[in-house]
Amino acid sequence: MRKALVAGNWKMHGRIEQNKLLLDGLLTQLSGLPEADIDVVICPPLVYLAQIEALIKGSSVALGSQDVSRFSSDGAHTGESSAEMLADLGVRYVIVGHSERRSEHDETDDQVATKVVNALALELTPIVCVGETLEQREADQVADVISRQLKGAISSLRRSEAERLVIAYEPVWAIGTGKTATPEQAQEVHAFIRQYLTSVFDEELSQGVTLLYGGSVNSTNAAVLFEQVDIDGGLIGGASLKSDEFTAICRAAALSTING
Ligand SMILES: O=C[C@H](O)COP(=O)(O)O
Repeated sequence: MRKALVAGNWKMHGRIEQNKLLLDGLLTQLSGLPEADIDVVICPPLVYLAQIEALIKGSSVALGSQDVSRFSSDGAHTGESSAEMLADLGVRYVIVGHSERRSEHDETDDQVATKVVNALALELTPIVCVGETLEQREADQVADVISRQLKGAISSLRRSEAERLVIAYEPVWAIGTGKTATPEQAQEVHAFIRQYLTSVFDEELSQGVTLLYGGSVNSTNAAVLFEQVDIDGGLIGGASLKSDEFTAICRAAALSTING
């Protein structure tokens, strides 16, 4: 059975005091969730990783980074943080290829692929993001875009590496807009991603990879999204900044795991 996962991507939000209040509330609320086999990950801005690592110590919440350098060796790379540095700090998950990195930093599929390899080499779990823009959806290019992004990012991995991936489908038009994909739209793309994994690797691998949906997930729509057969959890932006919202989303993931 696949493990459910809910990851909170704080993006460029947070301050030391505010982070502490958010985490205090979150850890208290999460401890009241039904027992279920789900992973909860918090991805704060890089500068707060050490603070959050200290706050979550001893809890079941894992630490994630919003990015990783494409450079793997120490050197003259101003502003970069390597997978080895992230692992050194206690990071276990790394978001790779988020659409905001692709659009604001011109990140290419090749760079995404290198980051995935760097993360895997340090035993970090890459959360590889894919998703189409509204124009691409309206031009009926969803399958082309998703397969191109997946091909670029993961098709050259060995099977033993690919089975350690998490893939997040985030339609760009649904990110931070309040416009969630319908459960049917999201499920259709998730099923497509599984088919793609089957075609490159095999059915067993494809059925084992955790797939997340991201894009305006909140406490109201989470349950119906997570009920979809190929959606195993969420990559949560705005709603991860409120402990009650994020806990409700984690609850929805836990219940969907318990109810099968
Ligand atoms: O990484 C998270 C996603 O970009 C979703 O963000 P959002 O929940 O604010 O729409």
